[in-house]
Amino acid sequence: MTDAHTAGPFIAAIDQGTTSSRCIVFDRDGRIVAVDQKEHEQIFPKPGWVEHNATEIWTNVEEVVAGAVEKAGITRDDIKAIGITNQRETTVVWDKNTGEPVHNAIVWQDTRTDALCRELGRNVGQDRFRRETGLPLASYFAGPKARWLLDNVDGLRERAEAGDLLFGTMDTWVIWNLTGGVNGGKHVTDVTNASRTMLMNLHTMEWDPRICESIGVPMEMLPEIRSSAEVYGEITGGKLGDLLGGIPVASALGDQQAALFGQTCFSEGETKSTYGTGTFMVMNTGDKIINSYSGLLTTVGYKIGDQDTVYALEGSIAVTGSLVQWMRDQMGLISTAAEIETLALSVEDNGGAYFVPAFSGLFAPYWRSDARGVIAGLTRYVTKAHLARAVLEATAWQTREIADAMTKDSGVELSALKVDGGMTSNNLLMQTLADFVDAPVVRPMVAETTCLGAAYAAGLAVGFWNSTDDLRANWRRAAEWTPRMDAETRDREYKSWLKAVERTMGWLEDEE
Ligand SMILES: Nc1ncnc2c1ncn2[C@@H]1O[C@H](COP(=O)(O)OP(=O)(O)O)[C@@H](O)[C@H]1O
Ligand SMILES: O=P(O)(O)OC[C@H](O)CO
Repeated sequence: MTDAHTAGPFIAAIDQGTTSSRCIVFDRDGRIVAVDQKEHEQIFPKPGWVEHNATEIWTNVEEVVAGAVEKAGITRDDIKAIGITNQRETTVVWDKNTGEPVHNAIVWQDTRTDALCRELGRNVGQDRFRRETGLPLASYFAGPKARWLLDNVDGLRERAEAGDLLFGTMDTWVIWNLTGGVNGGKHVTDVTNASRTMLMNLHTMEWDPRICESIGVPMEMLPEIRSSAEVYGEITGGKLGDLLGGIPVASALGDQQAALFGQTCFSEGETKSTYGTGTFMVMNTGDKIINSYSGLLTTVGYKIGDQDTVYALEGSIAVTGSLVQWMRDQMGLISTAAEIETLALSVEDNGGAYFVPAFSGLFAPYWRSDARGVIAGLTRYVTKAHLARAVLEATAWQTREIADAMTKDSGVELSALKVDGGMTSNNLLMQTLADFVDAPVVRPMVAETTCLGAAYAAGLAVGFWNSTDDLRANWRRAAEWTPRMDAETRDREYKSWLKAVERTMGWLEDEE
């Protein structure tokens, strides 16, 4: 409920994440007024495949928006705009006449396009994709996922070429449904999400016809690329139309870019790292498109209305929080995610075990789709508590590798790491991070920076906030962890970690 400290008006933001969808209502100081959240099913049809039901996701989005507004005790007149942030790369194709998805959404973690990416590498060459899109050829990105659907679902290519199908990442799917769906829904995406399709040219910020042709995705099905902060349309029709009709839908940012914005990393060199299902470190590189030679992605940070595009370097780690989920759901070694900390704290160290969770191959800085997960250093001494330590250390070592790559590519030494996301409630992990990265780790008061970033962008689009200076004033430190580990231990442990990483590679043969 609202109180004197959280007087309206408000901005709402939807975070359509990998594990759940949530809606948060924020006040002018960037404080949370109300939250509603709902998990959706994770579908694993085959090893390496991960799908979501896009219809279930849309129903959940409707429910959490209605739920957050009800919990806040406010009405449509109190909300000046709604913003969207989303899991990136996850790909959905739907029929524009019925609004029905033609297949489950293919999730960013899914590796089914490995062989297709290798073939594209042989036929077109890695370099061209890197140069034009900023991305290495990997199953992570959306364009090859769309091509897989067109090749594998009966009759799809003909329907796409006839203009009956729409492609989208989750921002596009949510905005289309929010703004009317089959009755005139807006088919748009923003530059940050478009930059993860492998179909957008990073230099022109438009779909690249030659790349689209090489990957085999008809341009008829692609959404219009817009900025990250502008009014795309209004909430119209459906369940939310009755409750919130007319509210401007005014921002869209991929969740990692939204977190960069929510952490107020507005200056060149400022960096954040978000610890959710996966972990993503993003550095603002201003107006510079920095080519990475160390395995990072060159991507779009954000674009506010007609202002210049802000670019970014990103280190993407596929498996961090999802390894904790795996320990809970597949192994049954813990019953809640938070329990991993208690279990890990029951021992002094990892007992010699190193866990490299290459479940979707290895992302940055390696980009090796032939890698698979390994637990190295096992002896009979190792207990489930040591494994819990190794699980948390895996997140911290992967961050260290990305931090090293960032410094190499940008020349900027990491003076402190701004963190956020579900895993940052784990104090042991945060201390381990500070130790392994050898820099202070800082968590802001609002750890929901993803939603906050989307709210900030929507608020800027409708004049709720005037400038990024207003937003900076809202950032407040909640906690800080400083490095305590001696350099010798850190270096020795890092060496062991890197040896374990080597053992994951080459597990899949070329034809697999
Ligand atoms: N205390 C904790 N310790 C370690 N991991 C945690 C803890 N709490 C949540 N997690 C992990 O964080 C992830 C959820 O974080 P969240 O930011 O909500 O993710 P997403 O946005 O990717 O859905 C889950 O993968 C969960 O396993
Ligand atoms: O939903 P999250 O927070 O795991 O984020 C997923 C990323 O956007 C994938 O690129």
